[in-house]
Amino acid sequence: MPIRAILTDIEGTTSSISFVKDVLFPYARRALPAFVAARGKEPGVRRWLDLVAAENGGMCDDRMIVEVLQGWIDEDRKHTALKALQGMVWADGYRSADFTAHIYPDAAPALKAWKEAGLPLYVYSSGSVPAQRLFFGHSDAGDLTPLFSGCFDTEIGGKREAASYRHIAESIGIAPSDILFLSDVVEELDAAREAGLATVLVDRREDYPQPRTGDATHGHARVESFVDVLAS
Ligand SMILES: CSCCC(=O)C(=O)COP(=O)(O)O
Ligand SMILES: [Mg+2]
Repeated sequence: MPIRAILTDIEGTTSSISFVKDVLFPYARRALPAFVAARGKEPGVRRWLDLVAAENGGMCDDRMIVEVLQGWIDEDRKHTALKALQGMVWADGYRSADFTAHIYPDAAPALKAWKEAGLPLYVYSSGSVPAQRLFFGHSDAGDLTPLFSGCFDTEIGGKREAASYRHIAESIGIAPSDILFLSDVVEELDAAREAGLATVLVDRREDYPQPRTGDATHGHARVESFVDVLAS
């Protein structure tokens, strides 16, 4: 396949689901009330709080909005407003070195090798673009942000919608068929394939102890490590 660019998911693909669920989400859950109390009037914060309120019958009490957001964290809702707010909350955690972002040991060397081989790299994650930059800027493998030529989040569209991948390809300026999308979620890969992208299911044993084989792969090439991605 004539791959000219790689687009990668984060959670479950470059990085472990447990880091997101056991470190990032609890941090955001704990820090949200103080964050909203301190910064809830800033336009860049208020915009998202108002969107949450409007989608929940127009509630006007910030404490109730925080409860809705905490409920969404517990449900792992990939809502754009939640993701934008989470990104702002995590900034403090990364800056005060409360944690660094997990990267699978095979991921950073592979990303570097692909980039050195002339393949531009892009990210498409439910995490907001600022959250993605923080994540790769404070990773276990150091600052990986220079590796990426661009980042996309759900402001471009949902990850299970083919149109999102068409828009990403247009924005990158590379034909969909020349872009390889890596993800741990088969429904995301289905949408990318519908848009014409090449796809690889990253089926990491640490995140998915039961290997997804046969029909469970939906016909996508499958790897357990980034080492095998371009050979798949
Ligand atoms: C990069 S922000 C932390 C991850 C996150 O909040 C998330 O929802 C990741 O979802 P993904 O689309 O990367 O599986
Ligand atoms: Mg994922």
